[in-house]
Amino acid sequence: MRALEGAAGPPDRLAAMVQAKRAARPATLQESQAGTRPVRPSLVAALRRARQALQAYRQALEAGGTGTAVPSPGAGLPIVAEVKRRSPSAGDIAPSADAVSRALAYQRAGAAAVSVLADEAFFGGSPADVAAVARAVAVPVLFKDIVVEPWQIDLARQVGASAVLLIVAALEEDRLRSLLRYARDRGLETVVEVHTQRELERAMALDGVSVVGVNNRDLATFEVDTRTALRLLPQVPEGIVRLAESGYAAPDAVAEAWEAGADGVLVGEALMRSEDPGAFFEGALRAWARRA
Ligand SMILES: O=C(O)c1ccccc1NCC(=O)[C@H](O)[C@H](O)COP(=O)(O)O
Repeated sequence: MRALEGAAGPPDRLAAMVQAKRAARPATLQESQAGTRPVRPSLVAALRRARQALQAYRQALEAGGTGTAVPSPGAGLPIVAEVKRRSPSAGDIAPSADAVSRALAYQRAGAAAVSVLADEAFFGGSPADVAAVARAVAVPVLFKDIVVEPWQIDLARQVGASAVLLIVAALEEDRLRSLLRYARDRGLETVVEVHTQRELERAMALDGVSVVGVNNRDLATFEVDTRTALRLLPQVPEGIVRLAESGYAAPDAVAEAWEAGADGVLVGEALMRSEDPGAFFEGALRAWARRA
């Protein structure tokens, strides 16, 4: 496992973050922030619906539509839009952004789901951000953190998230398996994130994986290459939701990932830097229409 090997060479950025997470004391929420969402909408179902609608839109175009008018596919776009104020790779992105107004703007623009950073130290987010967003939006919310301990999953549940991220590179085999089971037993969906062929094989050897995220960002070095998702996503078996993550700076690249079979594309920095997420989404849909 790359993050924990500590081999000689350039510093492994993820390993340092994993160590910090393991050392962190369990976070607790104020009473008023917990138990905020009676029904958790399913991330899996939302992405499947959005992907089917996108496909139906393509078929309508191929059956004679002109592609000049771009109607909404009607079930949200297969985009998971992320609230992220800063990141270890980019530094400050939108440090004073209000999480709820961003998430509402994403929902209005047609995102099928939103992802919210729960980590304060590296990303400027918080569990309270996730709770506030989950109270405000109707779409599924992904609790975005480097999850290494069960208490983080309890926290994700408390704040009303639908799903948590499990990064294969950050977790030894037994811990990955047990966290996956822990989340499932508590009614939370998981996004199992991989970056390499070997990590994909590790993910596929697990029981109960419903969403695989292919991260284009190498979390050890922070290098980004969107060809990673194009290469790995087609290897994810049918029946598992395929999410392409990171580095989608332009709408065309989102359409390219959809074309490669992505059921969803996770976009953070580009949307946080944009005044108008709707324009980005519409651009992705237009690019998709041009590929018909
Ligand atoms: O974004 C980082 O610098 C980062 C560093 C270390 C661990 C995780 C990191 N990012 C988490 C993500 O998965 C991205 O926030 C997400 O995929 C969106 O990426 P982007 O559209 O490139 O902001």
